[in-house]
Amino acid sequence: MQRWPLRQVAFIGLGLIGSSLARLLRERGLVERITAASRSRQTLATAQQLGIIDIGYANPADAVRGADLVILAMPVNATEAVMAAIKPALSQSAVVTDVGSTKGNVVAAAEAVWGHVPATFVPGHPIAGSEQSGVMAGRADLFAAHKVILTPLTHTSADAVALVTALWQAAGAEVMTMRVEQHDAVLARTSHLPHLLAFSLVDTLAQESDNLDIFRYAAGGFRDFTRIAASDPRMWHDIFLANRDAVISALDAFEAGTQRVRDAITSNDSDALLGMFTRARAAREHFTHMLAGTAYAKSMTHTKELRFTVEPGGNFTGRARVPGDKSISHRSIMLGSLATGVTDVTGFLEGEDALATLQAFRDMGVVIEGPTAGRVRVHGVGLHGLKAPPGPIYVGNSGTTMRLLSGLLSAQPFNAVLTGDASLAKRPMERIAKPLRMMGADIQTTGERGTPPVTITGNAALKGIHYDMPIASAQVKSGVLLAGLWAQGTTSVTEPAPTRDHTERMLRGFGYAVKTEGATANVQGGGKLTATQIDVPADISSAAFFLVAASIAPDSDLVLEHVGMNPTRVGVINILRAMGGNIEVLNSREVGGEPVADLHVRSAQLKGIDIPEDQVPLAIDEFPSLFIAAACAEGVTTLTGAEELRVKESDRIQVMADGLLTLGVSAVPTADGIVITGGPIGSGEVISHGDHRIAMSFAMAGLRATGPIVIRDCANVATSFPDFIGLARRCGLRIRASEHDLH
Ligand SMILES: O=C(O)C1=C[C@@H](OP(=O)(O)O)[C@@H](O)[C@H](O)C1
Ligand SMILES: C=C(OP(=O)(O)O)C(=O)O
Repeated sequence: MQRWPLRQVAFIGLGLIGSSLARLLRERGLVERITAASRSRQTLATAQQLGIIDIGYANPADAVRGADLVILAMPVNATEAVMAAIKPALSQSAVVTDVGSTKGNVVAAAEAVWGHVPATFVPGHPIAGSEQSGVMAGRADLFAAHKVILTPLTHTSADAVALVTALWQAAGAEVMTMRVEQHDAVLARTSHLPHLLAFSLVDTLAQESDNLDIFRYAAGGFRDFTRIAASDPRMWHDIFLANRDAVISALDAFEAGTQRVRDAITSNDSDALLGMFTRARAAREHFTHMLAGTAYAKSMTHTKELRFTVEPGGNFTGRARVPGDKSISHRSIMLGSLATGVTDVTGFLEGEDALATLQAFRDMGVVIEGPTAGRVRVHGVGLHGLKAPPGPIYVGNSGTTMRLLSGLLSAQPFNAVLTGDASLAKRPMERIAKPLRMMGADIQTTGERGTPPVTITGNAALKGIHYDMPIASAQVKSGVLLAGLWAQGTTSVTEPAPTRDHTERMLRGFGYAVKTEGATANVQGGGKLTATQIDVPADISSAAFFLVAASIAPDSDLVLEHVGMNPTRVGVINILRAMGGNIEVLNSREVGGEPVADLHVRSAQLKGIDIPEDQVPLAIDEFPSLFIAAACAEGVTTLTGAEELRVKESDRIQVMADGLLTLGVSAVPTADGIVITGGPIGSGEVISHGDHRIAMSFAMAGLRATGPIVIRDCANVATSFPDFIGLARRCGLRIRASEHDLH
């Protein structure tokens, strides 16, 4: 095994990549002696003058003599000749690596020279080019935070791979390994094709007769798109020839794509055109999240943890409108997509959960414009117009998306797989799979606990059923009713206690009959949805944090505007009032089938109560914040009948009890609830376990704490409440966010 510093490293070629790596080795003291070979005497002289190398040679064999590590950094098409030249001079133990943009041809060159690929040869490719080239352009930090792909073969020496990996890691790069063919196919699409297009576009325009005008008036788009056409022509010429097959196949796929655009323009197919563009715009971000396996949250990167710090005290005043209702936003995209015609949505929640639903329908071919300042335009495809998604549908952190889509997808003619982030991967999905199977769906959950991924095989002919729900869940009710739109006959669901009825209300808004008799709702299959307008009210579940804040903080006086007041959602108001909260309901009105009002909240001395069990489903998402109210109340608050809280984004009973205990509040978890005794709130560090509602609840506790509260793992607040920090600060909460490295 080689030890650092290495005795001698030899570079063949001192262009941008070679000279950058040589600079880094030198600056970091990772090597005692650097030798190099280049076809250009001038390059060698410059490198020596700059102190990048100790000695330069015209002949590669001279440079590699005595080297522990040889780095081939010349144009790819010279690989075979250089390998043949250095072969007799290489020491037995020397490790050889290269930096070529294609790997198949480099491996083939090694085979041609040695008769086999030597175990000491580690093919590599740093993805850190630039349109600049030459020894002067090199920079020691060129590779920092870039990726380097190594493509070792099965017999490549593990020690050699470890040495080359350590080298690139020392340069600050992230090292990954791939098979040779996979590398070439991926790079053909992500790097070679864009370069080819840039060169070709500039060349084509340059040949037109009015080319001077084109270049004179060419603005940002042209400049951005063609920046890489300033890259080294010889190098790219070599790359295209070296990776010919993969480049041609990428070009074929691209030509088919431009043909689709051409056809759409020729035939004035506005939906098709808009579809391609909106999908493309959303795709880049979507894939980034999928790759990271994170929630949809923008701020959630793989390497950073978002933390809130709340300084104690303050009051909560002013007027605020919290973001749009999450449940209604999800459903506006779903039903808008299944309708005939164009549905305009305003007040849409631009939170990550609702965006996951939006992306899912884009994946199924629906053209959706926006969201722009809460406006979304859905070009419905009708009940039979969805297309098979190109791959698994990734729904991030959103349980609602997964359960409602399970129902909807069970009735489609195509197969689908639903996946989500680490939190969703633990949540129960059999509760929706079971009734769907009774309808004839072919749906599978994963593992003993019946969790995601959910796999659905299409083409099932569903039949209507009656389902007596064992748990009060609006998601299960909605999933079954949605499947019922395609089922033969009547599908009816009876709930053990009233749950939110947004699906029923919105289906009616789209002209689809839903009958409700007592606790049972039913639909007939085979109807039609007609596009409509949807005004999404502010989310009472987000307003809950502010209702609690203004109740517990002294001298508070707050108005929350345009809050959704659906009777199946107002448990938080009922419970706070029962605790002595001072909440006035103003300007009650109805907007698009949903009741809405402004809420005026003032500080109050709360008292502990036994929370009535019939309020549990009506306040199911608001308990974390109600527990903070209970901590500030006089006496004991007892919750029972709420075991569902244990299977939300986190186990909300346990996680809240742990956090309250950390802050010195007596909180005793029970199987189906919690017992909280009001008392002073101390300071400390609590963990939200990636659960948005836990993070926002503990933030509000700061208003009554005796010292700062630090809340860990808060990025998922963006799933339901974008700009929570901004709005809470404007009302008086002394909160700030910071990013920290994950350990
Ligand atoms: O239907 C909905 O939009 C929701 C239903 C509830 O879940 P359950 O159906 O699991 O109770 C709720 O917790 C969730 O935030 C949203
Ligand atoms: C439970 C929640 O959402 P979901 O089930 O959609 O993840 C929530 O927002 O509190």
